[in-house]
Amino acid sequence: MAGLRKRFGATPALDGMSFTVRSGVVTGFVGPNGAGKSTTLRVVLGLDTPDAGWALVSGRAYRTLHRPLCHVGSLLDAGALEPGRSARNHLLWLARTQGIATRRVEEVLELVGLAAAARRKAGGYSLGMRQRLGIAAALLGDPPVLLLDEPFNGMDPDGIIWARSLLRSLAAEGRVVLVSSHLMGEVQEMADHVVVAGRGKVIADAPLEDLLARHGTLEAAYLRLTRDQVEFRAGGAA
Ligand SMILES: Nc1ncnc2c1ncn2[C@@H]1O[C@H](COP(=O)(O)OP(=O)(O)OP(=O)(O)O)[C@@H](O)[C@H]1O
Repeated sequence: MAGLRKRFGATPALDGMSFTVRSGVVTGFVGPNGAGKSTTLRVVLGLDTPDAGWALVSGRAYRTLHRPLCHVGSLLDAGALEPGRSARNHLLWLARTQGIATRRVEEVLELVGLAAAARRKAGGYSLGMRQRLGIAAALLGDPPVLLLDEPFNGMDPDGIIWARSLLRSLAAEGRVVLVSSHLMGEVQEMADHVVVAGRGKVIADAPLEDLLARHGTLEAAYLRLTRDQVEFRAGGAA
């Protein structure tokens, strides 16, 4: 994506956001609240229209993709589910809209550890289970590109370790894997490359090892790089 700009009324959300995500590695996408991470993902997925700039997935605009779930899988909001529908029916419905075989639904349920709970209503799922279901939906079309917004939220430690290793193995298969998170320790464990956003643009785009060599930890790098970027701080003015 390059030169993305987007305002919501008087609020600038993106102010020239530009970066390219490489395949074969996990890229962490970090930045303070309101930095524009979710808006960037929404623009890439055609859910928000930018005021300027462009975003491509595998060289094409999302809206021109035929069977988009087979090109890019995404997890934006794990709560965005029909609560009365079972996990299995949710995935079957998604699969049907995209011409994906029913047996793939069973495969992804198995892959995310929800096979035993697949007939329960998704509305009764814990947040961690919903995240797993969101990851299952993202993987349904076996896409070469994965965009995940805070997938670790609500996951227990076992879930986080599982998700980390899943995302690393998906990247090792040659996929593009972009993961936004506020958990610096987790991103440090999982990512090979890190994009740091602040106030709607990129303030660092570097291999994890370069950030660690310079700052010691990703948390230290993050705090240093975003020092002037935080609009709101708990406890009032900084
Ligand atoms: N639909 C919307 N209407 C109005 N303002 C919005 C909308 N979506 C995003 N914004 C604003 O755009 C800015 C960027 O928000 P965005 O959610 O992209 O940031 P973020 O980096 O994902 O934040 P967080 O870490 O809190 O999830 C914020 O100021 C936010 O309030």
